[in-house]
Amino acid sequence: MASASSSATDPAGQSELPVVVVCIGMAGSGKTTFMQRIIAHLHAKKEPPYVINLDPAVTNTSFQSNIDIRDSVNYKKVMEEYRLGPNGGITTSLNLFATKVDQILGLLEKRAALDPANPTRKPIKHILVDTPGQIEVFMWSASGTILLDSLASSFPTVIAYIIDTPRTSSTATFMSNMLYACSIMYKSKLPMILAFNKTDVKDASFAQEWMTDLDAFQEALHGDENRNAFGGVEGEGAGTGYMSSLLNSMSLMLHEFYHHLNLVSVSALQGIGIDEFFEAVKEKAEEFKRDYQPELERRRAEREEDKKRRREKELEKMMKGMSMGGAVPSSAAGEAKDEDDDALGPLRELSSDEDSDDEIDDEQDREGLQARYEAAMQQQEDSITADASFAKYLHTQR
Ligand SMILES: Nc1nc2c(ncn2[C@@H]2O[C@H](COP(=O)(O)OP(=O)(O)OP(=O)(O)O)[C@@H](O)[C@H]2O)c(=O)[nH]1
Repeated sequence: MASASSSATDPAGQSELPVVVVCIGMAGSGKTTFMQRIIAHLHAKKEPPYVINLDPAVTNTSFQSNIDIRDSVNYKKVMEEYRLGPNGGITTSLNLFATKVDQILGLLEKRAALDPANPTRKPIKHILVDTPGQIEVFMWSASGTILLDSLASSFPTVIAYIIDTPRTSSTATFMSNMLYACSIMYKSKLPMILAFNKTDVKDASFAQEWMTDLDAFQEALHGDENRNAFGGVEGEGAGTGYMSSLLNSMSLMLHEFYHHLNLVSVSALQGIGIDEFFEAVKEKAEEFKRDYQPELERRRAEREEDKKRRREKELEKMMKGMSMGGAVPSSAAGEAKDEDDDALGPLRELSSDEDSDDEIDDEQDREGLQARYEAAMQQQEDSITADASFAKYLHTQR
C-alpha cells in the first residue's frame, strides 16, 4: 500500500500522488451537480479524474464512475435480506463494500503510477469520491471511517463540504451548517473546503464576512432577533432570547474553527468558481502533507499494532478450538459466505484501457475457513475480508 507519507511520490518514485477529494453535502445541496461539474472541468483540462461512487441508493447519476458501490452491492437486496429501512440499507451496503477496501486501494495505486506497458496513459491526478446525501450514515458509521481512513493513509485526502448558499443565509441555518461542518472535520480529522454552492442565486459574501468578522455576525444576529426571526417568547425555552444567546455562544466557539477552513464560492450549475475550488484543493493537499500526515501515521501505526495483537490472540484461540474439536466443518464458512454472496458481488472497475484482470475476482472470499486460516498463518498482512470472516466464525463459536 502506498503511503501518503512517502513524500509526494508513489512507491516506485514515478509520479506525484493524486489528491482524493471526498464530496459531502446534505441532500439538495447540489452535490451531484457539483461532482458532474468538477469531473467535466478536469476532462476539459485533459486530466480525467478517477471517480468513485459510494452512494448505494442513488438511482441515476449524470456521471460515470470508475468504481461504483452499486456494481458490488445490491442495496435493495440488502434491505430485503436484512429487513432494513433506507438508512440501515445504506449502512449495511457500506459495511459490505468496506470489506473490499484493499482491492480498491490496489486499483487506485495502479492508476496513480506510470504504466510501462502503456506509456501514453498519464497517471491520475485526482480521485473524486461521491458519498450518500445522508451525511451521518457515512460519517458516523464504522465503514465510512474505514473507507476514509484507508484513502487518507494512502493519498493526500481533502473533504469538500457542499453548502446550499441560499438556504444558509440566515444566522440560524448558517450556524447549524457550520456546526455540521465542524463535526465532520473533527470526526474525519481531514482538511476541509467549504464550497458555497448556488452562488448564481445568492452571493456567498455574507458567509465570508461572518466567518472572518465576529462583530458582523453578531450584528446580523441582533438584526434577526429584532425581526423576531427565531420566533417564540423570551424566557420560554425556544424563544428569541434563548436562540440568540445560544447562537452567540456558538459563534464565539466556532470562530477558531473557521481558521482551518477554505471557503470558495461556486455555482455548479453555471460553472463559476471551479478554478478557485481546485486552487483550494491544492492548498489543502499541501496542508494535509504538512499537518495531518504525522497524526495519521501515528494512528495507523497504533491500529496496525492493535490489529496484530488481536490477530495473534484470535489465532491462538482458534488453534485451541481446532485441537479440541478437530477441523472446522467447511459448511460453516460456506453458509456464512452464502449469506453475503446474494447481496455482495465482486468489485468491478469501469475502464476502457485496462485488461480484464482489473475485474477482481473474489476467489479468496470463496475459500473455506480452513484455507483462510492457513493463509492468515502464512500472510501477516491479510485483508479485512479475512479478518471479518474470522471474527464472524469466532462469534458463532461463542
Ligand atoms: N441555481 C442553482 N441550482 C443548482 C446548483 N447546483 C445544483 N442546483 C440545483 O439544486 C437541485 C439539487 O441538485 P443535486 O445536484 O441533485 O443535489 P444533491 O445534493 O445531489 O441532491 P440529492 O440527489 O437529493 O442528494 C437541482 O435542482 C439542481 O439543479 C447551482 O449552482 N445553482
